[in-house]
Amino acid sequence: MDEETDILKVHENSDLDVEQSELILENENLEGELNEDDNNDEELSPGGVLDEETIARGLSNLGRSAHGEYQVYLNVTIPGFSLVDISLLGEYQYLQKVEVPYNDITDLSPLGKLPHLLILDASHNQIEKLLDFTPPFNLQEVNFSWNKITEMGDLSSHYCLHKLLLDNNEISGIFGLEHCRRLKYLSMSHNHISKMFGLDELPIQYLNLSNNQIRHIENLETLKYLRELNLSGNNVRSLSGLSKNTLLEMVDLEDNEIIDIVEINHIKNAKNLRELNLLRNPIQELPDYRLSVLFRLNRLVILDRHHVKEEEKVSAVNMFDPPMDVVAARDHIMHVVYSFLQPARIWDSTLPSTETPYPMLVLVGPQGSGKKELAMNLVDEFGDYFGFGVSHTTRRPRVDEIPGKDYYFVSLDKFETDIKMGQFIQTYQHQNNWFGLQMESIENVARDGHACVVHMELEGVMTLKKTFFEPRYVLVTPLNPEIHERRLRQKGIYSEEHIKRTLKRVDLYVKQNQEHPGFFDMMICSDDITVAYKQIQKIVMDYLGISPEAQENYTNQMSKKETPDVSFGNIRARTWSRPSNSESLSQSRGLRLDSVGHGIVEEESIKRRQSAAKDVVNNYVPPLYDQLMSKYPKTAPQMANKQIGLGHEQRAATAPTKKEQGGNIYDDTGPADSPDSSSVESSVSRLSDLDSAAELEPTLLEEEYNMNADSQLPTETMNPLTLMGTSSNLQYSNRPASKTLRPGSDRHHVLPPIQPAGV
Ligand SMILES: Nc1ncnc2c1ncn2[C@@H]1O[C@H](COP(=O)(O)OP(=O)(O)OP(=O)(O)O)[C@@H](O)[C@H]1O
Repeated sequence: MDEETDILKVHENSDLDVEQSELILENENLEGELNEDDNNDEELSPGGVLDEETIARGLSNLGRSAHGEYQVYLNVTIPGFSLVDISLLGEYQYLQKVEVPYNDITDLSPLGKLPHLLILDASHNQIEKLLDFTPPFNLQEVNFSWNKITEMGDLSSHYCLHKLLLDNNEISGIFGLEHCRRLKYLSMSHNHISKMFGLDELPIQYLNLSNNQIRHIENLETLKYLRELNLSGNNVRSLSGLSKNTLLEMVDLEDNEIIDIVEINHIKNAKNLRELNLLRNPIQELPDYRLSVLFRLNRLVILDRHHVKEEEKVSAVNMFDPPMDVVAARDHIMHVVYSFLQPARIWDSTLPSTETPYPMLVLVGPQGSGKKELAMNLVDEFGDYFGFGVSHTTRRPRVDEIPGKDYYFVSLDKFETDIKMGQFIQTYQHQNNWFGLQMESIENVARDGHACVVHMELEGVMTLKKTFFEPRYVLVTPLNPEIHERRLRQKGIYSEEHIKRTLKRVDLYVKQNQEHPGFFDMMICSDDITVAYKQIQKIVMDYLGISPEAQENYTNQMSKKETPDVSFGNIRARTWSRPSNSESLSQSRGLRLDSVGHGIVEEESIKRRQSAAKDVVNNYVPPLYDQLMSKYPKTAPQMANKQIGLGHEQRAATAPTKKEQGGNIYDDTGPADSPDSSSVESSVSRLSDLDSAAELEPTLLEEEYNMNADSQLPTETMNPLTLMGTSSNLQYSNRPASKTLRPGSDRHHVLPPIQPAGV
């Protein structure tokens, strides 16, 4: 057939306009004829030899020839005609896209005559050799899926190839692609490939080798642009071969042999990874599998074909690396709930009422900051005002330590028992030892009418801030690392590792102080303990009104009064957070005080509390806007900007474990229950408020997320609410929190930040 008789009707450019209408007309006639033949398929291409009529039926996409000279059909689609011989196609030299799937073609050599061919679909045929025809000038996309190809051969002449599909063939190795420097898409699923090679340095972005016999992911390091990888249906056990493919966005490893969660770490560097499929791998059997994966790959959007919810990501972080405030929230709620299991009693330390919080001074800082020494000195010097709140610990007593004075040294068992007896207000695990402050320790001091001084680490403060206590927090930390290090070394009891970790923790304190202004009421640099003590001494004396200036002012005031204030000392100590002698303090501190000795800020605070109390009594729920905008009456708010809601799982993660402690029993002497107060039952006074527990209850109800419950560890596995005899649907869970909160109670929602990858 020559060009003039070609049904493509190749026209001279000059005659194009005139003849275009003719061409359309002719085509319409042709279409009409073809439609008539619709029911006579059997007559087309008899014997599998492609004929003109069949071609005519398959032509489409009228357009310019490659050189722009002719108006021609660019595509032909001839599927399912049982074609064997397609020689005739060679005469349609302007074709750019040839689709001949579902035939019986074995020989594609006629296509060598189509120099402009760009796209070829020869899937579902009987082809045994890949691209063994004279390479068209610019062939870009080839689909040879579902053929009988056993070997790939040399494809170096197809250097423009950018998409190659060879699925469902009989290929056992990847060969001949070295020079295909534009290959971006390679799919060779359902073949017999057992080794990954032959892909070095190729710009492949999509690689599908699913359903082969691959055991190791290898030789992919040089695929720098790899974004999607499908290796499902293989025998892969490790992801180590993917650690360098940092641009990966999707990895499908369904139905493989991946068993160990640490394998996930190999793809942690792929910051763009959005989708991962590990269905039908043994790893699915791991407890908390999904959260474990999400913890490691916190940018995933789809895991195992299911969209990842934000709550899951939060739960994952809370489970495996809970932020400090989450740990504190759990610690708090555990102690609250356990305390509710005990008979109610009136605490001396709560007697002054919410208007007059029990005076407490907390010295906060890292180990070796000297806070304990400062606390002890304060108690020695101001014994009329302060008592030392002795914490419990499971660590061994040191030679110079006196049980009951420095700490109550108890065994791990005793510590755990005390937790369950609801005796602690906070606990904290510090470098394998447990520390905790019991209510009774505070009571021992309160009973003598003294203010309580305690020292603790930041984590302890986090919990303490959730209780109803409103201490003053003084950050005591050395700022010179050399001095700090020297001090730690001088103790001669810490390992190198311990010293390093402790020094690093200073940053935590400094950061907390910088990022949460007001978290600490004051900061004291303790590079020089003597100077630090002088500072704290002055602060205390000013507060107590016993500094020389205050004394002088006080004497002046008293000389004008008829009756002196006889209870001067203790009253002030008890109102540590609210100085009682208005005049002396107003003068010493230059503040304007009201008639009962409250400063402006304190007066405002009291007003807010009173108003909140009235609201509660009246069952008034403030509008949402008011709730959001209202300020809680605090001097040192706790991370208010971050807290929104706790994650799902409730795990008594802060509770000590026998494993961690070795279970040694030391001196079990704890503070004896106070005979005068323990017997008094009352519903008035409580360790902390139930409402903060109620707010966190969703956490408690979703126990299924609990970390692989290690049954030997009672405080790890028990749900305090179950012990209370409440069903999972707590009676108070439906109460609106705003109605039940009493003024002064803490409302701390906790939503930890979602960690960037690399956690
Ligand atoms: N109840 C508590 N809650 C939180 N932290 C506490 C508590 N009691 C003590 N700590 C802190 O635990 C840390 C370890 O206590 P330990 O007595 O072993 O410290 P130390 O080596 O004597 O150091 P330092 O001289 O700073 O007290 C200290 O920083 C201490 O203040």
